[in-house]
Amino acid sequence: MMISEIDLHDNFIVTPKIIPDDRGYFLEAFSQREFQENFGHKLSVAQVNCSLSKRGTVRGMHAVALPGQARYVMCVQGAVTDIALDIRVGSPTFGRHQAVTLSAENRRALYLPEGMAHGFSPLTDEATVVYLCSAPWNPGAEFIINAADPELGLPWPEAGELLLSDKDRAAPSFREAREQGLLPDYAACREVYDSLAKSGEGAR
Ligand SMILES: Cc1cn([C@H]2C[C@H](O)[C@@H](COP(=O)(O)OP(=O)(O)O[C@H]3O[C@@H](C)C(=O)[C@@H](O)[C@H]3O)O2)c(=O)[nH]c1=O
Repeated sequence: MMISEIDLHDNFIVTPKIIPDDRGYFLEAFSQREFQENFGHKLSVAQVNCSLSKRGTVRGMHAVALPGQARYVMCVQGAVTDIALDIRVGSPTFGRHQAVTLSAENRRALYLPEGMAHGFSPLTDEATVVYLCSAPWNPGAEFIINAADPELGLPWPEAGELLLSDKDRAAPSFREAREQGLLPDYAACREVYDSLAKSGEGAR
């Protein structure tokens, strides 16, 4: 398993070791031991989510108010463009996004700590995404940044009309979300990371 930071602070790509044999192959999709060795703390898993999306769908950009929710995202069928957006005000990479391809072939995972916004869209006719979450679903704490915000210019795979949920379509732009005071402060995120690290759980 290889863990490397992407261009966004505190966000990582995890590349598992694939062990082939005559039957197919084996891999450790998540290893608490390796996670802890690399991050110095555990990922506390409160929920494992799974969604299937048709081509043209965009789910995102979803965030959870602090103490937030860290996510460890994998694609187990097909392939997706998965995007992390740094909405932590004061972060060295504030306002930047990074798109990564997660697929049933490359088997990579993307780790996003608390405070990030997240979304994805299939590169194949259908894609199934499975993700570990550090906190249970709390609809009252969710907020959304519009995935089609032209100022963000997120690189979704399909041109034209995106297949969005009603709440994603109605979501404010990044600028409006900031004006509405929705975005978390980086210093507050770091406090969450530090306290979780001290307790041995959660994000770095
Ligand atoms: C997120 C979530 C939704 N639901 C329900 C609410 C609704 O009826 C149905 C679909 O919910 P949504 O439209 O919010 O699902 P979706 O748009 O797939 O939401 C997800 O998007 C990705 C990008 C994320 O990062 C996740 O954190 C989550 O926000 O499932 C749960 O029961 N538990 C959950 O944890």
